[in-house]
Amino acid sequence: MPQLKTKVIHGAVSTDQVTGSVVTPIYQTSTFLQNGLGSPKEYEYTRLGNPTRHALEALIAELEGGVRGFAFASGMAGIHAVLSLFKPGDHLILADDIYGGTFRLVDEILSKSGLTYDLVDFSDLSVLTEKFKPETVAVYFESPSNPLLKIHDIAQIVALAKSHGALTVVDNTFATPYFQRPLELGADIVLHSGTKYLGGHSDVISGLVTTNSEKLADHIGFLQNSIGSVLGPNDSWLVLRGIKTLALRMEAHAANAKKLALFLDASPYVSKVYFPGLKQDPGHELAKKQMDGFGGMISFELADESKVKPFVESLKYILLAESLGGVESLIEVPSVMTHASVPKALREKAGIKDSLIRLSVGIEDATDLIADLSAAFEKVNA
Ligand SMILES: Cc1ncc(COP(=O)(O)O)c(C=O)c1O
Ligand SMILES: N[C@@H](CCSC[C@H](N)C(=O)O)C(=O)O
Repeated sequence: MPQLKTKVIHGAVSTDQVTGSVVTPIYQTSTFLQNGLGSPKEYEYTRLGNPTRHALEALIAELEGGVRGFAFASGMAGIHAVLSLFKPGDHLILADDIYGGTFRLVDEILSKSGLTYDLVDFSDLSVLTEKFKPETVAVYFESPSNPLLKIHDIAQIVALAKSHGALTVVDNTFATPYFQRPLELGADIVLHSGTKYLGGHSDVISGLVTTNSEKLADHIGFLQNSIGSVLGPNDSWLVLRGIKTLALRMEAHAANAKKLALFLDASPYVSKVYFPGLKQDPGHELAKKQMDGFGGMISFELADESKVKPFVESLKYILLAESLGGVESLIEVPSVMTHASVPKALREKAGIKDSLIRLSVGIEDATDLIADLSAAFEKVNA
């Protein structure tokens, strides 16, 4: 069985079956010539299937240990397709600090079609246990979570969900299959914003989904084609290219993040650091158990909330922008940016304070990143 470092390069269909091209070609076509009436070739119409997209879909399935993969026009499109598995009256249990856009999709759109939900802190499994109802069809969470980097016990949550006949859906965007494979821990569906570490270069929006159940795969495939929010061939190619360097990039992100987290932890201007790689982090031991690395994301709170705006506006290399997982370091303020779609009261209940800053650590030289943070702290506290 090849290692993940090999799979990202040679996994699934890495060479073109027709020409032998060592790089999967971009099949930029909407449709395919048929052999005769009622007799299509392997591919028929690009919404249904496209060889470039298929190479990416097969690759994500192989990396995560799924039976089939699906590529969508965005992470949200993938999440929408997965949650379309459920019907009016079904009940979901969502972790209380999921990405703001996921919360918005459930709260403002899917709830209109009769899906109900509870938001729960998944770190307390006794609270989670109480939320199951006969109508509960799935539990949904991220680990590490966005933006609090909470680590949830995937195997235990799966066991709980299974005992109530519910599916477990894990958003593995922050860890990537390089650091964590939830299907191996029993999860039913894994999804990604491929926009982030998988694409890796902040140049493409995409979503990826995989499952270890043939039955769920058939259903998700039906929904992918019927809803139609598929990833185009060009964007599929960009994500395929990004994944080839996933192993190298994740190692570099994680090594830099550890250095920056230690720097922030020692800073008098920072009151709290959220990073599972720190020994005192509540998720540290669990992360060591279920992950192969701590990832490249850090969140932290400033001691003086009034300094948040000038601080994030004073950085030179670390760019003020929404998103994460690209080679360049990005910083953002969840309450104003990525999680603004979550009502303030719910945000605060989940622990997402206005003073919280989220940092996606890039693969630049760590000394330059630390110097950048240091200079901004000195400037705003002068
Ligand atoms: C954890 C997580 N899941 C899903 C999404 C949605 O992905 P996309 O922006 O690709 O639609 C995001 C960010 O947008 C995210 O941070
Ligand atoms: N304003 C956007 C938010 C994009 S957030 C992108 C990404 N998930 C992240 O966490 O950085 C919106 O409201 O959709």
